[in-house]
Amino acid sequence: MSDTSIDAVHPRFAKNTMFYNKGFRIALVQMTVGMDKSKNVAQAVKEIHKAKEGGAHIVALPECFNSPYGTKYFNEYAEEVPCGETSLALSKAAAEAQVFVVGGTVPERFGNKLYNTCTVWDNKGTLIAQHRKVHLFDIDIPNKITFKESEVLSPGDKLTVFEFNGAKIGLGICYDLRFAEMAHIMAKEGCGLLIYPGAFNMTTGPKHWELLGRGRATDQQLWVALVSPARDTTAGYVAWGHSTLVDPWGEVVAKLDEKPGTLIYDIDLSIVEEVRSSIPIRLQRRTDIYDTVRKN
Ligand SMILES: NC(=O)CC(=O)C(=O)O
Repeated sequence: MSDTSIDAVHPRFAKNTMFYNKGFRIALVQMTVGMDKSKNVAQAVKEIHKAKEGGAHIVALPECFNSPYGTKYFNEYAEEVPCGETSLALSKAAAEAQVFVVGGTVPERFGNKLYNTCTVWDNKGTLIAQHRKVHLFDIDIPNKITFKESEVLSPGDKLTVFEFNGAKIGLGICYDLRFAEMAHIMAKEGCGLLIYPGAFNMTTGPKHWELLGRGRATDQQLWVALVSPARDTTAGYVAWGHSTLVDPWGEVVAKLDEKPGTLIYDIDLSIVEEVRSSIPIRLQRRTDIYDTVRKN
């Protein structure tokens, strides 16, 4: 894998920016999450180092990887960013392994509020982005699943894009995946990849997880990575699993089943331009009759 000027591949990026010509290697870690926070964090750190051995440049963890997923747990497991136990461990792991870490999500305490928060660490261990779940998971499907994150969590109030070697990457968390406008704005701001740590369940997972991932990838013509915890049928909330990577054509290029594992794949950002120039919907939008704008 060699570095080259990004101009050769992606004219929209700034001059002299270096990035990986053939792309970069991403690892989606589908780990089991239990009741013991320190064990969960230690497991995540181990997986980050293993992914590095597998050649990964970016390692992404799942939603709620240090805590069981459930409103009754969030207060107990919450910690401050960036000085809590989990933040410190991710920062150290990113620096030691020299990889970028998209730190799934953790329950974050900020003042008297709790958020469902994704942190991003660069390969020196510096916090470079922090996304708080914007759309809280409040649903009621009779006789199937009722969940109300808003009982204990506050929603984030901004969209989050970070840079990796000149490439822009957008973040969303689980339920955020259902909101096409959010993905559209991140695409408009230059993202070639959207990463969604998420934990769909046994009702919505089989119906919508892959469909939504493919939908976002197809309508925004970019890469989409979905990272789930492994399925634990003894947990109060049973995650669907099936961490998935979708290319800008909308095709699933790699997918796990429900068991613990890590998906490793070389992302080629030049496919974004290939698809966008072949099917130029971005230039054909009728902004004279509709539009989608960022407000924050
Ligand atoms: N858990 C979530 O935030 C979202 C989810 O499970 C769904 O949208 O379905």
